[in-house]
Amino acid sequence: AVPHEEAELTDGFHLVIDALKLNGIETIYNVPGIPITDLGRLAQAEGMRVISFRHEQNAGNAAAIAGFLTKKPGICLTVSAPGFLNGLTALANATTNCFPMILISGSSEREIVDLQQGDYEEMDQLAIAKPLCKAAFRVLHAADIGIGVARAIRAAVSGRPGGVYLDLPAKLFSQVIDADLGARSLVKVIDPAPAQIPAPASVTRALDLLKSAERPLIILGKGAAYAQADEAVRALVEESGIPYVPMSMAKGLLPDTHPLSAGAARSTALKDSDVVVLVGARLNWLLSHGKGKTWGEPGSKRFIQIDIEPREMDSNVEIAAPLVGDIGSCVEALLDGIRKDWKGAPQNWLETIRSKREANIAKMAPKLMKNSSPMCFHSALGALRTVIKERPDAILVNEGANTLDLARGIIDMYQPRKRLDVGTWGVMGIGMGFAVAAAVETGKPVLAVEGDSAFGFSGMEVETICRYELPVCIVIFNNNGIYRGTDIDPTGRDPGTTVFVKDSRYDKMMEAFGGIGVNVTTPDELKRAVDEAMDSGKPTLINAVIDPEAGSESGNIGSLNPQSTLKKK
Ligand SMILES: Cc1ncc(Cc2csc(CCOP(=O)(O)OP(=O)(O)O)c2C)c(N)n1
Ligand SMILES: [Mg+2]
Repeated sequence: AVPHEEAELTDGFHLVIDALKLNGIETIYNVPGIPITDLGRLAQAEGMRVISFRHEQNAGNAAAIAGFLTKKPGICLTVSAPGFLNGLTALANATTNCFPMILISGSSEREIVDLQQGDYEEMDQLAIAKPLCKAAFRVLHAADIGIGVARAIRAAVSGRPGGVYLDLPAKLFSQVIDADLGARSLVKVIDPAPAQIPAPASVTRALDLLKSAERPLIILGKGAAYAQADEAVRALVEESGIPYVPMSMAKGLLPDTHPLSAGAARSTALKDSDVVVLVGARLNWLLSHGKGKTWGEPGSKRFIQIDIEPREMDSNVEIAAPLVGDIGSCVEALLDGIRKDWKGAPQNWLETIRSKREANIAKMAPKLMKNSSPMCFHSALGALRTVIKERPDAILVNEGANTLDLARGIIDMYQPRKRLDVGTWGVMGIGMGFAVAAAVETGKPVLAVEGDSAFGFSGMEVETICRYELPVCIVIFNNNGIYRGTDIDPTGRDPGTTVFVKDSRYDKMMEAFGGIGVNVTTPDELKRAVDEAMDSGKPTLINAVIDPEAGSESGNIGSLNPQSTLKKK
């Protein structure tokens, strides 16, 4: 054996990098700082893409959506305590939305933290992370890094995907061990997200229920988009002839213009259907918890639910046919049954959906054609609807209230996983992090359609977008405020609580970092500016002036706001 002093050595820094690379992870989204600055530098030197942000929340959101897009855990790397805390909102949001990501944070030494001796950025991060994520691990010894990274990867992507926390104390990085021992300690995770095949009896029960339906409906959730079982999902809809409603991030699994799409007839579809197949869609608030007037007569609905998490069943209402397994396997099993024995599409039900859909589209059409100035949401979105129709492989990032709710119904999507938005929590602030990761992971042009308030949560990342010269076109719907720009302070002392600086010019921000800034006041100008940005691939911010009177408080969900019943004094 080679004498010890000449033996090849490795250390914690290199073992973390080797473990990530061994598992096909090529990108790290981070904010540098003690104790992980050199980890980022060394990872970059070893060929990993290391994207440095201005705030850890945005790096975390980037990692989360990278996980959604690639089915590999996105990696967010932060410093200890405050940096870790800044990453937690993204970690919790990833877990809520079932996006696979790993938040890796440097931390203080256990002996000091556990005696609370006041270390630099001291915090018991593992304990704090645990309730907010799917799994959390800490590694103390360099020889355990391989297993630690493997466990984090498997936890992030197996079963229902989610956020995982990996705690790496500062001293771990500089620990030195024999290189050969280190190499042998690394684990390449075998089959990290194993198929989970539904039980044949469950499939039969679901098929029997579906065959009994007169007005069946399929609801596609973002789980169906994440699964990347696109052909099977399309075949299930087209070969059964059952109409479908896509949830927001499932839009584009089939083109929104598809003859079986019931998106534009959502209310009728939910109210009048009799058997509903949920595919990776949870019966949470976004689907009115499966009850109430949205779903018509109480008890008139029977649900078939496809989900990889058995405990999701009966979360809100009884599930008549639980189909537990991964979405690809479950959809394939249903499809198999349909191909063997299916009565064909429910024609009269389809006619009901089709006529409702056409009527709703016709009602909306004139609003989209207005060439008004200042623009309203509809006229501005009419221009962007055409952009995406002409550029179906562009990725649309979307957040805001009116800017979100109206865009969801007006901008048709044509391909899977092209619409990235606020998801289950309706969280503001995902915009720029999602835009960066969408551009980095796919290389496709990104159109970020932002409310002016929503943009503000992550707006400083325009510098990051310019620094990496990413093909991101940001359109800010500037109505001078949160929801609207008309709020007032009844005392007359301050501006209203939800308004911003009047006639603000976000486009000027972009010029500070070498990007392109454009101010537009009509849909034609907006379309031209976006086309130019998409053709150039240059970081562009378009300040789209929207009538401050336009829109409504909290967009489509104003009813969730509690109202005071007391008379004002
Ligand atoms: C982290 C977080 N903090 C606050 C909020 C509450 C909210 C929901 S929507 C929104 C912004 C609406 O204004 P915007 O200008 O973006 O859109 P528009 O209606 O077109 O004017 C806020 C602040 C949420 N959801 N998440
Ligand atoms: Mg606004």
